[in-house]
Amino acid sequence: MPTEFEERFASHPSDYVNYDTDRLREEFLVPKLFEADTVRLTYTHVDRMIVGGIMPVEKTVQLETVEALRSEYFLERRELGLINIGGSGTVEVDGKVHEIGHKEALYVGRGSVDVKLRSADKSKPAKFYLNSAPAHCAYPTVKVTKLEANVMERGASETCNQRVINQLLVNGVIQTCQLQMGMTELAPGSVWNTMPAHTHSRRMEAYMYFNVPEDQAVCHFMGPPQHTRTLWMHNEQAVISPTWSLHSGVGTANYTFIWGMAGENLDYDDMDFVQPHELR
Ligand SMILES: O=C[C@H](O)[C@@H](O)CC(=O)C(=O)O
Ligand SMILES: [Zn+2]
Repeated sequence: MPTEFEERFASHPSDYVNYDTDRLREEFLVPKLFEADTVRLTYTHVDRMIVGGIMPVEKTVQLETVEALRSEYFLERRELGLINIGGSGTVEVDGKVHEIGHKEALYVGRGSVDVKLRSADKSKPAKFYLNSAPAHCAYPTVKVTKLEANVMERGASETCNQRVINQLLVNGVIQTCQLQMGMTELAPGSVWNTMPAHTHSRRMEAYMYFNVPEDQAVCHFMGPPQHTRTLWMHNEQAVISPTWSLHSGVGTANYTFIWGMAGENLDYDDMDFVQPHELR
């Protein structure tokens, strides 16, 4: 099965301020996640998270290990979170089949050897967005839907940031080693995510924007709160947020995004907020 693999190194905030647009995009943007019958992986040295996409169309796609991991199988020392943003599909983990519908998630525990992904209907393929992090122990593989999720309403239409934060694969919902993932849906007319913005130097984060209407875009903000930079992002692209960076975005239309974190703690509320008037 073809696996497209790319490695990214970590960067220092004092260097980052000198990056031009192209360099910023090379270091932090993951421009393409989904390609038919292919596993696409980007390994960042920021907390060693792997960000990727798997879109099975004609074939059953197997998640295989890559040379860089020097492991017998992908999840030998890792845990995995998957959220399906496409049509219905299945994920078979060591012989057990999990049906994963649109906007449903699966946590796959460390030590799972055989992971196979399929689409139910190739004319409406499943699109599994994935985050994976090193894991110190094995927790059970579990499916999580919005019914089991921790659902939080945040923001208001007056500040253009009314949204629903679905905590899917997070502490309190399931057991994980360091990975946490969820999905935030913006209400029609609301365009700002994660505003007021925050940092959490205990954890890195990756955002993946989807349901961005055709010809629209999301302007993603990153950097230390007093030294921000922007990356214009399109549908189904991801961005790596180092531990020193805030992560927030504004769309030219409403959209949905998946956030995923790895690092020092599992405390979602451990954030250092920055108010809009404090940003530079
Ligand atoms: O650390 C937490 C993450 O940045 C997101 O969950 C924030 C988010 O979805 C939002 O406010 O819209
Ligand atoms: Zn965050």
